[in-house]
Amino acid sequence: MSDDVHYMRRAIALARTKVGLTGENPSVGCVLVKDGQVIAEAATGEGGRPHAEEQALAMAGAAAAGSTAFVTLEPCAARSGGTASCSERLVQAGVARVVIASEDASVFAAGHGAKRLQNAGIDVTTGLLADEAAPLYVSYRPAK
Ligand SMILES: Nc1c(N[C@@H]2O[C@H](COP(=O)(O)O)[C@@H](O)[C@H]2O)[nH]c(=O)[nH]c1=O
Repeated sequence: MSDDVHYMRRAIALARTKVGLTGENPSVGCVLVKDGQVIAEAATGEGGRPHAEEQALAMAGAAAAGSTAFVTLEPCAARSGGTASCSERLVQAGVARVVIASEDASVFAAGHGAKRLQNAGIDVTTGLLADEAAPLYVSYRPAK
């Protein structure tokens, strides 16, 4: 098993713990890895907030710089409450690489999250274990 697959499976397992508990928001898992170590990890909070990435980045603090983020869903590009999106937070934190399982068709993401990361020079891979992540999102109805 490649390291990428290993860490994405861990992110999927985290997200699974919150399926059905996050309201209209999807349950997302985020694992931050640096130098072969998991430095922080989180799943979306109950009720749908805080988002997985914002929790993991807060836990990692300055250590997030240069890390790889494994996320089960494309990081959001905007927040319904107007606070900083997860893609902005990942850029701000200096994350070097983001590996995504599933795309998010929501109006709050829809490719714009991945694009923002790429525009900031972050190495982005989408679709890793998308088939294993898909069951997390069978009941999720992306905002239009
Ligand atoms: N739960 C979740 C995401 N959820 C996505 O972010 C959108 C805006 O969420 P909100 O501002 O909370 O209403 C929501 O409609 C959904 O598309 N995104 C993420 O990066 N990470 C997360 O953990």
